[in-house]
Amino acid sequence: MKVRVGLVQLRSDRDVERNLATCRKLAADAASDGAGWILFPENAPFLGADKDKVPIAESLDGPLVGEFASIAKKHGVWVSVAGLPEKCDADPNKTYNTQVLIDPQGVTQAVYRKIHLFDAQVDDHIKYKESDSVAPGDELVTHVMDINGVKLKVGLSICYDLRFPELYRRLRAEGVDVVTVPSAFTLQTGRDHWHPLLRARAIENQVYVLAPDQYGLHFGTRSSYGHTCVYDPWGHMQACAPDRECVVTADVDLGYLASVRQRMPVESHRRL
Ligand SMILES: O=C(O)CNC(=O)[C@H](CS)NC(=O)CCC(=O)C(=O)O
Repeated sequence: MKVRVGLVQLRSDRDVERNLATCRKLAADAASDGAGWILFPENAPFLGADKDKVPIAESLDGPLVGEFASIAKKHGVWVSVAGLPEKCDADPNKTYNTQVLIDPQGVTQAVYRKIHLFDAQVDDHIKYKESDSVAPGDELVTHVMDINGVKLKVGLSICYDLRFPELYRRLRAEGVDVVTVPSAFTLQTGRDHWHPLLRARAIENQVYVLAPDQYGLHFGTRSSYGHTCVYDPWGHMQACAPDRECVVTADVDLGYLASVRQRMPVESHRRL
């Protein structure tokens, strides 16, 4: 009852063709390492100023999702990718920050729109205001994946969502085994917050946490923290990427997950 996952770490920029070429190359590496599910970080196909995403926004049957669907089909794997600039019909000046989960036939099986938007001043000079150009989603999304015969229930989240434990509580209450946190976590916040937040979500909910991240300097002043990693349901860090574009693999072990929950059934001990 094990599933191998491959998490891709990228240093994406505004050059969509270059980013996609790197995605294709690292997906091939992940597939040859035996991954049945390849997870790309937030903003894999395009990382620029949020407002620059508005003109390239697409609907979910557009060419960008098509590129990731062809990666899924080529290797016969599940693929997830986030930060896709999805057209927002209600407001032409905004996009959704969307994660799609694509099956090995290239069919989109789940769509999650980032709920919590990153409006924050991360140091004296650098300020983000995602809500200027992104519309928030409002739906919790889970999906039962069948990965080579193993059924895995996943809950989707993106980046800044990680700071809102109530989201993961609700996903856990819906019975998820695994949560995804594809990110472009800033260097300034990441060095103090990334690991403790991921690890806490894993421990308190007894789930696998899969967190593919961007790393390094993208342009101007924007740097991402990297440390793409996997935490198991005990809170042990199973894998963590060095500072380069690469793939890390890990095994999601449903037998181990069940034993952690059986020995300490925190979900059934909740009183509030
Ligand atoms: O900018 C884009 O193109 C897409 N959006 C992102 O990369 C988002 C919003 S700027 N980044 C985060 O949520 C970082 C959160 C973070 O770093 C923290 O919570 O500390």
